[in-house]
Amino acid sequence: MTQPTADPSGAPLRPAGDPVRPAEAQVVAELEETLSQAQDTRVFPYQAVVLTSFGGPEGPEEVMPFLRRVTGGRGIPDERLAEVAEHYLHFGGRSPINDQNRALVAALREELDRRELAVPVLFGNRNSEPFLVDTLRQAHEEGMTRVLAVTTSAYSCYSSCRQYREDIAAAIDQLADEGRSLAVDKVRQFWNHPGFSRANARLVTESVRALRERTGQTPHLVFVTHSLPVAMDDTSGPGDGEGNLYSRQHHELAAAIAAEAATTLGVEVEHDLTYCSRSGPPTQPWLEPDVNDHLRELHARGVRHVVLAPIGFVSDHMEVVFDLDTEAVETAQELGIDLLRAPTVGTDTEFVVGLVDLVLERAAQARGESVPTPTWPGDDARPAVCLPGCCPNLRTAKPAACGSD
Ligand SMILES: CC1=C(CCC(=O)O)c2cc3nc(cc4[nH]c(cc5[nH]c(cc1n2)c(C)c5CCC(=O)O)c(CCC(=O)O)c4C)C(CCC(=O)O)=C3C
Ligand SMILES: [Fe+2]
Repeated sequence: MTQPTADPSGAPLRPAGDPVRPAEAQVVAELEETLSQAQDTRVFPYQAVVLTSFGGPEGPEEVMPFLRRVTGGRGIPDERLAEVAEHYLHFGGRSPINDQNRALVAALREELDRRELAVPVLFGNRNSEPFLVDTLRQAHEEGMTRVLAVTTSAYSCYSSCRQYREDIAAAIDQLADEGRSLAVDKVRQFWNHPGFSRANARLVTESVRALRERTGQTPHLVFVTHSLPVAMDDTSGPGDGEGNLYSRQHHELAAAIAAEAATTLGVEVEHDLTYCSRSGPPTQPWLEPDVNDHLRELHARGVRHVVLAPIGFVSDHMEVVFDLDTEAVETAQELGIDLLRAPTVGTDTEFVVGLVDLVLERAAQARGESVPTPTWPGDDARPAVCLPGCCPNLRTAKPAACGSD
């Protein structure tokens, strides 16, 4: 907004020492303010993006308090807790999850900057510092009243969706008790947003290609996600009687990625969906097969080359580095299976670009605009405002944010 101070003839527009009159400066300032707001209308009505994640311990002394917080009142046997504590202590009591989320915050910042979107990116966890409630309190202190949560879980079920919404509601309610009023929306579950699903397809295809090039054999593709109590999978979805949305989403994405890898590489690729990280009492049925059992079964069928594709997870947190890279890798070694674990999306550019697209999509919806909701595979874009009763809490009904119930 610099003004010429002289015309080509050399005659001064203003007397020296009086470069901009105060009234003019005021107009310029207002124009600049309008311009910067014009940019931010793309994320209007949100004043911040809040990366909302599970959390994890960052030192041995944090392990048990973290585990108690996570399992509070949910009937996980002490034996299982002690076992999970061992997994964390095996890595010095530090989960990689917070570092990875901080890297994702930085990557989101970079992508927002690239698009000249000045909206701040905050970070809050459900089960460890920085706690979501503290992040939101700080946001409110800075004058914010409406923010958008981007969660680090992609699929539909109580653990990956409603439980996040319950914890967001609990944080909002606690702040309301402190006299602070703040609204939180969230982006839709993104299992089939192309930023997530296409990035996974590319990463898995590249892993199949790499193992083929190394061994001359086409590997068997074993997809893996977090197991759930069967009852939680049965009730996952909008409550229209269909259920099993969690496992159906995984089956659909696994099949689409396997087909894509086969087409790209011009070979037949066999695939299965398996589960890891089962907890809960042994009497309670959980989704199966367990990834380790399935590797044994594949070995018995003569399979010797496997790409393990962790499509259920967004980054290399404890489930990935322990349950897959430690346990499943050991199982494969014992069996003599050559196993390559495909990367998680992490801070992959296609994924990060997709998350920013989701932010803009949600903001446009909040403004009442009708916007495209890209999906791959299929066309079932999950609603960003969850439907009444979807993915229910089977223990205790609790208030949940970001839904119409
Ligand atoms: C679907 C799903 C995701 C993926 C979606 C998402 O990302 O949210 C996920 C992620 C995660 N789960 C995590 C940790 C834990 N999950 C537990 C327990 C449970 N998870 C469940 C489901 C899921 N979990 C369920 C049905 C239970 C049992 C019942 C209950 O207690 O609700 C327990 C208790 C001990 C145990 O039994 O394992 C722990 C410690 C961490 C942090 C990792 C780190 O520290 O790096 C992450 C990212
Ligand atoms: Fe979990």
